[in-house]
Amino acid sequence: MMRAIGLMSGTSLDGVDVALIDTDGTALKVARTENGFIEPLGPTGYRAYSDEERALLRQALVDAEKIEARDERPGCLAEAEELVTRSHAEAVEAFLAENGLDPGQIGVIGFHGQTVVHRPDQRMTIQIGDGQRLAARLGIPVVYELRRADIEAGGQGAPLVPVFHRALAEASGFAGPLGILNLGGVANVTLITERGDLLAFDTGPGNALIDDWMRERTGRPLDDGGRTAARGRPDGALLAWLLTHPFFARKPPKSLDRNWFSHKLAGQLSTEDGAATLTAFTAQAVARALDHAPEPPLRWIVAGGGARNGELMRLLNYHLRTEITTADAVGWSSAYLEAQAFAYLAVLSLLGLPITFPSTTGVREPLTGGVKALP
Ligand SMILES: Nc1ncnc2c1ncn2[C@@H]1O[C@H](COP(=O)(O)OP(=O)(O)OP(=O)(O)O)[C@@H](O)[C@H]1O
Ligand SMILES: CC(=O)N[C@H]1[C@@H]2OC[C@@H](O2)[C@@H](O)[C@@H]1O[C@H](C)C(=O)O
Repeated sequence: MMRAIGLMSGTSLDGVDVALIDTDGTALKVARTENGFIEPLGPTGYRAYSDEERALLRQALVDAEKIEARDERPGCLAEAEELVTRSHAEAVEAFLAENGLDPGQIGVIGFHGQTVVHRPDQRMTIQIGDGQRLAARLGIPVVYELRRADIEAGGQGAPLVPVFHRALAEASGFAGPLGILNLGGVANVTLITERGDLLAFDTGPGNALIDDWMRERTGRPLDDGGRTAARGRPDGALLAWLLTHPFFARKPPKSLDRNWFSHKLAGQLSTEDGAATLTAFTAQAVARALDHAPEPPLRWIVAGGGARNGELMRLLNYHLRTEITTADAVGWSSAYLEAQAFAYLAVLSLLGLPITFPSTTGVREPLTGGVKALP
């Protein structure tokens, strides 16, 4: 068994998620509760970005549009990369102190970094953050650049979490057909068939459009509980038009960059109707995943911050036409699932085991990935 920490800073730009797990690289070490679900995998932590830090990261996404080669850092990107490395180091230092852990007790850190560019057609994906400096500051080996080998070999470079979803489903004793939905800034699904085969892809926007809309209209960072959307009425014509985007009909594998869809599409609508339209768009884009499902899932598990948006969950319940539960309700962690996944992926990487597959990223054969930095 190895003890690993995973670090995720997702497309919502809210902060750094930290999670600790124990794994041998195939099975997860789990304990069971009385009702048969698994106990939490390990402690978790969070380091929020301040408003200024978030503004710098937002600007980094804009400046990154100019990048033509992966090592370029135009505009504020060098400063943003420094922020990403430092904030992750602070997150781990606080986490170790809170949990009474020493760096020597941690075998590896899986470091996602912050995605600023994701262009599978150009075989380029960039997650800023300096893994070597992080390893040196913390005194712990770090595995980073986990998307790079896949995208350079012709895969989508995303999603990477399906192999962890499958390990969690196995640890929980859940049989397929099962759907696991992550509602982050972008939404992605993992479909597990009865035989245990995986199919995974991004479904479209997650919370990003709703967040951007709320920020522009109200100055608030999100639609808490989906209450604004619940007060509005979706614009049917706009919704129908949004769903004609060719991305939804495209066969998987497929992945998205955060900025491929824009909240500005809701244009002239009232705050409530715009939120309702973008929330309905997100839910119906997820439901289009059923068009590609080899077996329609009998059960859906929903993770990511969007699981806390009651209106989005209500619409998903309707459109997915079957039982949906939050990850928290089955003993998984809605908020820290991705951080846990990156801990797991780092261990797979150290062992040289595959992290991506033809059915998850479209890479030609199962492939390991990640770059290892020693302290
Ligand atoms: N109480 C809430 N009500 C509505 N939405 C919420 C609530 N709490 C969190 N969210 C949504 O969840 C988002 C954060 O989700 P999460 O942390 O899963 O995203 P991420 O990890 O950054 O994204 P990704 O999975 O795309 O990398 C917030 O930006 C917000 O939109
Ligand atoms: C390029 C990139 O950072 N993609 C993220 C993003 O956020 C959700 C979705 O789009 C997913 O494809 C991916 O993250 C998760 C962790 C993944 O790779 O599985």
